[in-house]
Amino acid sequence: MTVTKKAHVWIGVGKMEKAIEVINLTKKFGSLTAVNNISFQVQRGQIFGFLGANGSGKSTTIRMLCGILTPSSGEGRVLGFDIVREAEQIKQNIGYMSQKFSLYEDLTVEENIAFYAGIYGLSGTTAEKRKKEIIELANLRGREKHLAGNLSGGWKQRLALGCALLHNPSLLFLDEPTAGVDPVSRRIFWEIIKDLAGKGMTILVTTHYMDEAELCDTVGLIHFGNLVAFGTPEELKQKFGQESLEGVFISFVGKEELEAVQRRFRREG
Ligand SMILES: Nc1ncnc2c1ncn2[C@@H]1O[C@H](COP(=O)(O)OP(=O)(O)OP(=O)(O)O)[C@@H](O)[C@H]1O
Repeated sequence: MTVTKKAHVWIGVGKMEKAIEVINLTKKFGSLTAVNNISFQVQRGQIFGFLGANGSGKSTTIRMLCGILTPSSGEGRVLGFDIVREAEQIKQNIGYMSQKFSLYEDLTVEENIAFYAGIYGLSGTTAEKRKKEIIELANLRGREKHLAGNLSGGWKQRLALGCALLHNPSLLFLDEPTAGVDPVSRRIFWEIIKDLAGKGMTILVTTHYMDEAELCDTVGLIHFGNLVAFGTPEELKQKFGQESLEGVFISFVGKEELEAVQRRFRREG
């Protein structure tokens, strides 16, 4: 488990090995602690699977890492930039793809790409070159004139991924990118993800599919705001004595819930 609590010497983007580093990061909403004192690191070029039940604190953590939500306490660096003081630099260097895909259904594939190219400030030959590269990367050739709203789930998913990659980010956040997508499209999607990571892009992906978690280099399990497990899939299986990550996930989450019930009984008894 790589949990660091000491003070750190940060290195700038380009040279840095750690794409994400957070130390004792906490976010409170009133009396609710959504993220509780979590510390972890993700190395550059790695795929980090961020797992947890609904409401466990994944999105809150991601929003802090993207520089759009201020932590209550703790610190973090993304691509060498401070998540509070250098949020603008972070936003320029990351890509984000949400579960809802954020596409314009009444625009065509190429119009969606042109729209996002404009948002990222790309124009002229640069925009045109990136559009072609993205169409290739996302396997969208031949579908340029199709309305996004008429595409099937897998095509939409790859278009959304392509739009999130237009400005060539160093770090990509994927929030449940394969929810509701067929198995073949999921596989194609993961091949693209693996290829991007192989070229040095860091990927943080949330998923409820344990077969996808197995494909990650490192996995973190967040439960009621606490980072309760962190390591490679193999390390976690060994540590929790399970044959699969699904076993780790269920046994851990189940154990926590059981302990909470036991504590309540002890208090009431
Ligand atoms: N802006 C907010 N104000 C108050 N509470 C919030 C806010 N955002 C999130 N929460 C709460 O913080 C907790 C963690 O939520 P979060 O969205 O981070 O979980 P999650 O793991 O991403 O869940 P999901 O998988 O459903 O997206 C939840 O109890 C949620 O209700």
